[in-house]
Order: sequence, then C-alpha cells, then structure tokens
Amino acid sequence: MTQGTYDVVVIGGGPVGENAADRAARGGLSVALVEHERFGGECSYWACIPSKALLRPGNLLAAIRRMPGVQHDGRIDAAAVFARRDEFTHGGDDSGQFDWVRGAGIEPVRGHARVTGEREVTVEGRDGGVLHARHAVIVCTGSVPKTPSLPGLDGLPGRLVWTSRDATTSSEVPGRLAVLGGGAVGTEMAQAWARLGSEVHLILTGPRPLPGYPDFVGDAVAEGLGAAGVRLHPDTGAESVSEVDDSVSVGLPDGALEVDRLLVATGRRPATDTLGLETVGLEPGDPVRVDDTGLASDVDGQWLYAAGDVTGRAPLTHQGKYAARVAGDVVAARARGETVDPEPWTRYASTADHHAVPQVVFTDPEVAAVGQREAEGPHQRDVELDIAVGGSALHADGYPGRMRAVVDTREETLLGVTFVGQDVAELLHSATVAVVGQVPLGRLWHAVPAFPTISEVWLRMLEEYGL
Ligand SMILES: Cc1cc2nc3c(=O)[nH]c(=O)nc-3n(C[C@H](O)[C@H](O)[C@H](O)COP(=O)(O)OP(=O)(O)OC[C@H]3O[C@@H](n4cnc5c(N)ncnc54)[C@H](O)[C@@H]3O)c2cc1C
Ligand SMILES: NC(=O)c1ccc[n+]([C@@H]2O[C@H](COP(=O)([O-])OP(=O)(O)OC[C@H]3O[C@@H](n4cnc5c(N)ncnc54)[C@H](O)[C@@H]3O)[C@@H](O)[C@H]2O)c1
Repeated sequence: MTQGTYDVVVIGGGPVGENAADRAARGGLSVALVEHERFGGECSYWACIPSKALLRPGNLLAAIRRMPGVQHDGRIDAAAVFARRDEFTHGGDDSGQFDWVRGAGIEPVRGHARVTGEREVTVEGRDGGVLHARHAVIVCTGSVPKTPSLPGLDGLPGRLVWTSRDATTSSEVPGRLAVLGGGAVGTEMAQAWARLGSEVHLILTGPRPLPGYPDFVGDAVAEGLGAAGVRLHPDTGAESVSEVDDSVSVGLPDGALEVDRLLVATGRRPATDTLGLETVGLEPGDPVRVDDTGLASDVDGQWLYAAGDVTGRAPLTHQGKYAARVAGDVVAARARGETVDPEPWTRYASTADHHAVPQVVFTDPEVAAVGQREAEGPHQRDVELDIAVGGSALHADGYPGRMRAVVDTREETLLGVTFVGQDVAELLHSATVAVVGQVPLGRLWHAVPAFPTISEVWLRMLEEYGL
C-alpha cells in the first residue's frame, strides 16, 4: 500500500511521463510516477521501437537490391529479425526502465491511477493507495487504438484481429494479412510484414496512403509498397468482416477478400476513459486540453497538467517528450514561486507544437516532414522539385525522391518542408532547424551542402525559388 504526499504525481510512465517526472525532479521536486503496465510505455514495447526494428532489415535489403555490385541472396531471416526486435524491447521486461526511474530520484509506483479529487490520485494494484500532490498532477496516459464501426468486427475472435500491438510483437508471419488504414501504422506495418513474407492487402478509403501528406508523398509510398509486394485497394474501405474457416473474410465493394489476420490501424484516441476525470469536471474519453505550458485549460486551481498523446496535440514520442520537458520545468518554476511567462519559444512554452512538428514515416521510401505541408495563404509559395543531385545519384541508382518547401514570401523564411525518398529521415533535422530558427533564405544560401550528399537538394530548392 502506497500512501504519501509528493510535490508532483505523474500518471503514466511512458516516454512522456518519464520526461515530465525527470524535469520536475531535476527542478528539485519530489515526484511519484504511476504506471499500470510497463515503464517505458507504448513506444518502447509496442510502437516506435519494435516497429522500426521490424522495418529496418527490409529497407536495407531493398536499398542493397537497388545497388549493382553488392552480393545478396535476397532473403530476410524472419526469426533473426524477431530476435533483434526482442532485444530492443527486452522481451517486454521493464526492469531497466524501472531502475532508471529510481535512479533519477523519482518514486516508481505500480498500479492503475485515477484522479479522485483536486491534487489527489488513487492507485489500484500492486502499490495501491492514495497519493496527494502538493503542486501538480501531470497526466501522461497516452492513447489507445480507435475501433472503427465495421459490421462484424466485434464478433471476430481476438486471435484473428491484430492491433498495432500484435503487428509489432508477433513472431509468426501470417500467410495473408489485410491492413485497414493507410496512416503511419498501416503503411509501416504493411511494408514490414510484406518484406517478412506475408501476402499483404492494404485497404484504403482514399486514393492513396498517407492522406495527410502532399499527393506526391502518397504516390511515392504507394509505389514503394507495391514494390515490396503489398496489394493496394484504394478508394475501397471494408464494408464488413466475418469469420470463415478460421480466416477473416473482408467484404470489399468488389467482392470478398480472405485473409489469416486483419490489422486494424485506423487511428488512436486519448487514454482518458477510466482516469476519473469526471471528478474534476472533464469528460472521460476526451483529450486533456492544455495550454502551451501543459496546464489543463478547463480545470481551475493551476494544479492539473498533461502532455503527450493524451492531449491530442502532436501524438509523437519526440513531441510529447518536448511538451513534457516544458510541463516539468513549468511545474518546478511555479513551485519555486516564480512567475512563469509562457512567451513563444521560451523554455516554458511548447511553441513548436503549432509551427514545427517533425515526423518521419519509416517506409521505403521514407517520408520526412516538418511544419506546414502546403501553401495556405496569399504570401506563401510551394517550391517543389525532384531530389536529383550528385549525392542522391551516388546514394542509389536512379534515386527517386521529391521535396516541397513552403516559403513565407514576405519574410523569405520556411514554413515547412516535406521530403520523400530513400534515407531522407536524416535530412529532416536540417529542415526543422531552418523552420524553428526562421532562417532567412538569403542566409540559408550560405549553408553550403557538402558534395556529394543528398542535402545538395537544399541548394537546388533555393535556386528553384529564385536565388
Ligand atoms: C505502431 C506504432 C508506431 C509508432 N511509431 C512512432 C515513431 O516511430 N515515432 C514517434 O515519434 N511516434 C511513434 N508512434 C507514436 C508513439 O508511440 C506515441 O506518440 C508515444 O508512445 C506517446 O507517448 P506517451 O508517453 O504520451 O504515451 P504512451 O507511450 O502510450 O505511454 C502512456 C503510459 O501511461 C500508462 N497509463 C495509461 N493510463 C494509466 C493509468 N490510469 N494509470 C497508470 N498508468 C497509465 C500506460 O500503460 C503507458 O505506459 C507510434 C505509435 C504506434 C502505435
Ligand atoms: N513513424 C511514426 O512517427 C509513426 C508510426 C506509427 C504511428 N505513429 C503515430 O501513431 C498514431 C496512430 O497511427 P495510425 O496510423 O493508427 O493513425 P492515423 O490517424 O495516422 O491513420 C489512420 C488512417 O486510417 C484511415 N481510416 C480511418 N478509418 C478507416 C476505416 N474504417 N477503413 C479504412 N481506413 C480508415 C484514416 O483515413 C487514416 O489514414 C498517429 O498519431 C501516428 O502519427 C507514428
């Protein structure tokens, strides 16, 4: 039984909760961190880490195939890929993360936490009890999969339906896999499992995958998925599903598709269903809306904060951790009695959430984007060009890639940059620095890309703009 009063109680020990707790502890506060499953959260065991471990070998093999003169037998050893993935996820053992929490001077608490009143958290489970927070409760409970309303889905036996957790942890390669949803999870997992040997069908409601990106991105990823053997079903959408002979029959407008597993990857929603938010006037199931300091917008008394997926702001690990650093620092500063001025771009405001969220989709080709994805106003211009420079040609034969920069034509700064192509992920931070730093194009002209690198496309983009 855990009872006690801490300066701060953080609910949810994923990457975001760990960072919020760490910053508050570094600020001199006593902190309890409550986790009901595994310290390290979704990202470490069921999301970012295992998915990237599954993708990398296939992307590497595809790159090798495109390079004349490199010997290979064209095979992926699925068992070895799974073994490497399981090393990254420590076979689901969170003791290393638990020890890190302790080592950071944070009190780890195992159990399910609920807010039961102002500055009060009740924990059920191994370390059950009531925790009181002198200064703040920070909610970092992440998100859970959204289930679409699809006739027959509720009645399908669980073994036939995959969530992203199954898609990232399975050590069996299904013969036939249907993937519902062409977002980041759907595209990444479709490609990974096709490369691991499944016959994969990607069912899309629109004409191309990754609908939130420029069309040239979705088209390039569709081509890459096709090259990996994924069968795309654009403008389709599943009408119903049912079990037939231990398989799933997916009803499509042009007939039934029979598969061994159905991966539902139709988005995520904030994990606030059983958090007790009704006790403080919030609606369970809704995101915890916050201002740029992380303070909950609809709760009085300046004590409830949130960061990460649960806020619905920028549901990515790195961006959630950024918001967590801000919230942890704000709580520590306010606890010291300091007045926090959340001016944009100070350490007390997660300003980048509005202007400069970077994301990579680790398909082949990769997608890397930050900030605005297209021109939206009269003084904005899209500058779009193929990535066709000395560096890219040497990197891969006939390198197919494209970029778009969105330029503020009055300030002559960048509002956003999108790349698609092999290995563009590592180009992204240069774009993020340019967007966040509002670097004038005239000054970017002097940031000379080394020859021969893919970054030479920066120079071509400036020339295309007119410099
Ligand atoms: C398949 C997949 C791949 C992804 N790949 C990437 C990627 O490559 N890069 C990227 O940036 N993002 C990726 N994401 C998104 C990323 O996983 C999330 O943005 C990130 O995990 C959010 O961190 P978080 O700490 O807010 O939430 P989570 O990681 O979900 O952690 C929340 C924690 O809170 C705990 N918790 C919840 N409720 C309670 C409660 N009441 N009491 C106690 N504990 C509780 C949970 O058990 C969990 O440990 C991916 C997502 C998926 C599904
Ligand atoms: N590399 C990365 O950064 C990475 C990788 C995976 C996931 N993530 C994050 O995890 C979260 C969840 O990813 P996700 O791909 O599940 O969500 P998403 O919202 O990115 O994509 C879901 C897709 O499913 C489609 N969809 C919705 N209902 C459908 C239906 N009934 N039938 C067919 N399609 C349908 C939507 O149009 C959308 O394209 C996102 O926030 C994502 O950014 C990030």
